[in-house]
Amino acid sequence: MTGTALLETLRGGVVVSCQAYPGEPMRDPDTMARVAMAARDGGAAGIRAQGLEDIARIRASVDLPLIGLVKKGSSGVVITPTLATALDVAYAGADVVAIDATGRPRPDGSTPADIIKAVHEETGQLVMADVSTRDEGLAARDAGADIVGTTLSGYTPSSPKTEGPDLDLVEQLARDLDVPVVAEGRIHRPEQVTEALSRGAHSVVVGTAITHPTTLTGWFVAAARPGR
Ligand SMILES: CC(=O)N[C@H](C=O)[C@@H](O)[C@H](O)[C@H](O)COP(=O)(O)O
Repeated sequence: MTGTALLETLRGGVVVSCQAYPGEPMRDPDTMARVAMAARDGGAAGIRAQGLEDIARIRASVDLPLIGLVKKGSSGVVITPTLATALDVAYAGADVVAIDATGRPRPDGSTPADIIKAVHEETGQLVMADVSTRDEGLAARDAGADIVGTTLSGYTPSSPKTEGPDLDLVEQLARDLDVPVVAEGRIHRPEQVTEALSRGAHSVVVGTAITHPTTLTGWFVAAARPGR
């Protein structure tokens, strides 16, 4: 599929992020592949996945556009932090490589522009720039990003954490950029999907609210035992 065709497939759709965190019971590539298959059966337009093995298993099981990343560490640049990891994500089977494009220093000294160029030239795959502010989104676009996502809003020192998704950022980016803007982060209810699309999002990524049963259970338990 060409990059243009892939973006058309995602347009107006829900991408389901299938991720489990270190030490969790569902942290297993086969389990994540099954979660991705279930999301596909529910009508997902695409899948977002973390980890080279998860990406490879999902690639073999689900014929949908696949956004891949690797997470390293727990502070600073965590999402696909180096040029080498970005290429690994593409070679593992991702159609789109998601990278942190916040402009913070990376462990290998690379910049988002370096990574975007290398992914394009060496693999022909697309790059999704995960940003936290409008300025980062503009810089990512200038660096050649194919997609800009609001993924990191609320998770960097320069972006306060809004209670729900940062739909103001979605709207600003959609207005100011000429590349697809993906709404991602804290989208927990279907009406937030509708609102993100109406404010200009090209597509919407939903993770926790579909694929993280520990968090979901916690929401219901908290409702059953308020104040505890
Ligand atoms: C900030 C960060 O590291 N976000 C990660 C990006 O891949 C994932 O942990 C999120 O689950 C994903 O962005 C989807 O968001 P939500 O789970 O809120 O629907």
